[in-house]
Amino acid sequence: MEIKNWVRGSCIGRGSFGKVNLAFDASNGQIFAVKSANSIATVDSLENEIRVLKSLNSPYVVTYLGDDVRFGERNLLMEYVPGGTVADAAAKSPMEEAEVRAYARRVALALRDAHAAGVVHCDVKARNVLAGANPNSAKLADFGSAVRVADGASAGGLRGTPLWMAPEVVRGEAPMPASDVWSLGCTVIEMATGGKAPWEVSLVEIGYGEGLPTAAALSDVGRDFIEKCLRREGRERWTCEMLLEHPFLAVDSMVRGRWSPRTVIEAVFDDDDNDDEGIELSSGSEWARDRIGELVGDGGVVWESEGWEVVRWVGEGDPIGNSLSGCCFCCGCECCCWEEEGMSGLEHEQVENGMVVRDLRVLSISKDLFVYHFFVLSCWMVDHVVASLDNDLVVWLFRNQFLKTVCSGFGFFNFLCWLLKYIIIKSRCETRN
Ligand SMILES: Nc1ncnc2c1ncn2[C@@H]1O[C@H](COP(=O)(O)OP(=O)(O)OP(=O)(O)O)[C@@H](O)[C@H]1O
Repeated sequence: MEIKNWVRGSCIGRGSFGKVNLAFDASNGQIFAVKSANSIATVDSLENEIRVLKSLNSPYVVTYLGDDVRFGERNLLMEYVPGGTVADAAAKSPMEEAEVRAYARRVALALRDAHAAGVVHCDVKARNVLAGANPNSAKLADFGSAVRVADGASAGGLRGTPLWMAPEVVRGEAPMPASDVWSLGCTVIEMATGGKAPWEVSLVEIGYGEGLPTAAALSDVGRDFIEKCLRREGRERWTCEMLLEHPFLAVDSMVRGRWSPRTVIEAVFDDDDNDDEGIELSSGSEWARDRIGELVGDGGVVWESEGWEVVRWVGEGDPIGNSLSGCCFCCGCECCCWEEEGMSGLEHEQVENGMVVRDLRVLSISKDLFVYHFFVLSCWMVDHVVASLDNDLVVWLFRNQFLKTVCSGFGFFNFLCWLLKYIIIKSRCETRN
């Protein structure tokens, strides 16, 4: 749906073209990002980005939401991707190779879709990859330098960021899909080495000599992947389709725990990452179930009802004394002793083939589910409060960092949420007993 009446919020990024702000749709409260340019020099690139993003439809590319001209500024409205740039994440703390692979896979998927639509991105680098709301998601952004393959030689000239440029681009030839593949190789090295471009080859060496970026920090399979990307002749490089089959990208990676929601908004945006068909991340509740299965015995989880799980224990001795000791399973930790407070019980017991089979009832309120409902409720409240205010007041609130204030209050609400959860667990425990 077209966004007509929107309110600009705080600045979330700046680039060579201008600025990116957070914004929200005054009619329904939807949050998005707006990229604005106001000079002749920068508007061209934004116009190009608008044209290209409009034509792309990929879950791995930042989504186009609209464009307009307001107060002398050309604006591109697009999906807000809340996790910051992957370059910043890599610079903050070293990335494990699994994480590098997860992000590289997202970029390869985005490029596959862009190339299939006849678009070459021309500026692939970790600074243009935005991390999504959960650890296994990312979107390719900044299509300001992109060209259409159909434009052929007329699209020549230096485009993109020098150290990430493919040899043919350095020589001023027309960029091709393979040029993005070269930059993808550079981006993988960049991520693996802390958000830097550590290669010391000059552009002249890359364009006209034998110079190649190197990848010391990667495993053998990672180096093999880089070799497939960084071939001097574009036609010898692997395509994105082929790279997606390479073991570096094709093997499932588990990336867990790096990201945690910092704001109500980020938590809400977590929802839109379910489109991922690549690397699977277990949901919190599945993980809790797996843990119960692992800890209690080899029978696994039998069924779940009203926050209680029945798990099957097969073997000898006392399963409560042995395996269940000390964990409530609802938080994934092993430090609390709920069981002493009567949180687990024997549901059913029988002897099969000389082995004792016991179905145990244990509490399993999913933390994620609970926090999720809290987020939904909070957002619903914020939406309704904002919607009930008149427009001038809303503008004033946003200028005064209203969202930041709401979000800093979040820590306190989160605490209340946990308190509530504790009370619920306690009361269930009493009911059970
Ligand atoms: N959709 C978005 N959601 C969240 N943040 C965004 C979004 N788009 C851009 N940003 C932020 O704004 C910054 C600048 O955006 P972008 O890279 O598109 O600008 P640019 O001027 O084209 O960049 P460069 O100078 O590298 O060419 C990004 O690094 C990112 O932090």
